[in-house]
Amino acid sequence: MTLKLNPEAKAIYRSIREEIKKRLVLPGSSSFLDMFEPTSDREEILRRQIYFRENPPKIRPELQDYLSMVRPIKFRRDYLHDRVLIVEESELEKAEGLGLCEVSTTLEDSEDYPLVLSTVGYGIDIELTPSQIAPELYIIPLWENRETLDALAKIGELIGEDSVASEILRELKELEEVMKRQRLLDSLEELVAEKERELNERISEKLEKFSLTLSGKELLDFLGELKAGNYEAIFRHFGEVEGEILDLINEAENQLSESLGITVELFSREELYPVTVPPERVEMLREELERELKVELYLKSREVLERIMPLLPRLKEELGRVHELDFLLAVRNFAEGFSFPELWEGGMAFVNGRHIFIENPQPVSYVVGKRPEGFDAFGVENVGDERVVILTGANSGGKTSLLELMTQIAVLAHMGLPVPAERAWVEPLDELFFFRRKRSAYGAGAFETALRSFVRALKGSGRKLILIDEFEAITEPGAAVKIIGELLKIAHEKGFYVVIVSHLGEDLRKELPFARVDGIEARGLDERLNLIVDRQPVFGKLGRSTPELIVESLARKKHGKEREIFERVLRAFRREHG
Ligand SMILES: Nc1ncnc2c1ncn2[C@@H]1O[C@H](COP(=O)(O)OP(=O)(O)OP(=O)(O)O)[C@@H](O)[C@H]1O
Repeated sequence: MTLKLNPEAKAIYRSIREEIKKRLVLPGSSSFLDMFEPTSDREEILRRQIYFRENPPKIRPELQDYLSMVRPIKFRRDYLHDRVLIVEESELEKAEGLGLCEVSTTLEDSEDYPLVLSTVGYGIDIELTPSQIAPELYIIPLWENRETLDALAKIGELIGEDSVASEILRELKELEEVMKRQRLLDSLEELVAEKERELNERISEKLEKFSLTLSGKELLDFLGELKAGNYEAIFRHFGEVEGEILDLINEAENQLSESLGITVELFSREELYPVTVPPERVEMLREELERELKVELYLKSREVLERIMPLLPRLKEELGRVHELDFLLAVRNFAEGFSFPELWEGGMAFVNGRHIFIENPQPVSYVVGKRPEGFDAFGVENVGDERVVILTGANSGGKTSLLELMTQIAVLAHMGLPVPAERAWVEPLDELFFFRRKRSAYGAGAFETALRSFVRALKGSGRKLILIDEFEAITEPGAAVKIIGELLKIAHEKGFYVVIVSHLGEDLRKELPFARVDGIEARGLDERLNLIVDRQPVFGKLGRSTPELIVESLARKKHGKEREIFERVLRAFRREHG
């Protein structure tokens, strides 16, 4: 039983959804909004009210920062080209069906693969499950989304519900070592080039020192040895330097070996200065390292996954729950200061309602239908239980805005959400109509269209609230009184609730004794001589339109001859009021 909305009421519903939506921080969360479409079902509204009463207050605003860090974690089935799975003939079909990697019944060609898995005792022993064949498909997405897991853990802390994410993160720590080496592998060329540069620098320093020492007394000794033909001593001398250089090379290689976790022999020993690394050796090193890391990552992933696997269903739940939290937080932000309407029978009323899209609005109280006990506003003594109300008054007084506010409150109430008012009473409706004034539309076409939709709203039965903004603007005043008068009688007979904005209050009042006529009036002029409007309609009182105040404003703004004329007109008003 969804509440029926006409197109303009629907537009307001949409703008409310947009307001909530723009407060969401995660893309997937807006689907929650679909669960709260306006409904006519009293019980359903009450259930939603309970949900919105209980949940949003639990949610702390700090959550937002963590919510925005959450990304979906997607586990994708993928075909891995780095492994071959060797199985028995009987398992072949099942294994191939998994579609995770190459499957074979023989060892043939298996040396082409860094990873050889098997159910029949070759290579690494496994069972025929995705988590054993390709544990990386689970582990890598988790590893890459550690930030999301971190955020989930923090969110868990904030809402007082332990998150499995902390446990998963703890387990993932086991992978740190192999991942670190993986990163080194990715930057192997730079790493080697850097070592090479560093090494050559140190060797050149050494050679420089050597040449310096040689330039002193040693040089004379050296020449002496040369003269005496004592070559052995000379070679010893050079040999010492050579040994020192080799030490430096070994040292550099050991450092690389240590950080890569693999024995490294890179630098050529033929040419000692500058030392160079043959590119094919880097390639070989890369291949070897790749193979080793593949195996290691596989084994570690499998081991860690065994412990993480049982936690994944809860992780999924928590990721879904994050969207609900996001939604609840958005609702909480949106509905700050709102209150839950009472569901009752007799129309709609609210105290100090605040238009959602007007900044700093003047709060307005209003009622159509039965006046609830507790409805407290200036002039209530003039309010009966009128179901048909004619709203009159000053230009730009806020009449349209009041109809919009009523639509907003009605829509929110039927969504089960709190409404922007201090107190509110809303009867669950079957249909809500809002007809805007058609400003630019003149002529028979516009009149016909407007008349048709008004009549469509009046046909049938049920609980209806019909809000109409200035219908007469598109036809002559005389005809308008007849048409509106008759249509409002029908509405009254059918028990519909109607608020209609009209400048024909005086005439309509005579036609429709059952209707209430309210007025929005100007209070006076401000210091800049602009009209001050009191947005609060006065109940049961026709709103004077504002020509007098406009004349006064002009009389005070103008000078000279013009001013004299305005003052004279103003005096005419004053005489009339006498
Ligand atoms: N409660 C309010 N508090 C503050 N500003 C308001 C309020 N209601 C309306 N306004 C502002 O007053 C201006 C006129 O409002 P609105 O268009 O609703 O008046 P109106 O009576 O329908 O005018 P018109 O006679 O031209 O149809 C708008 O700019 C609106 O934002």
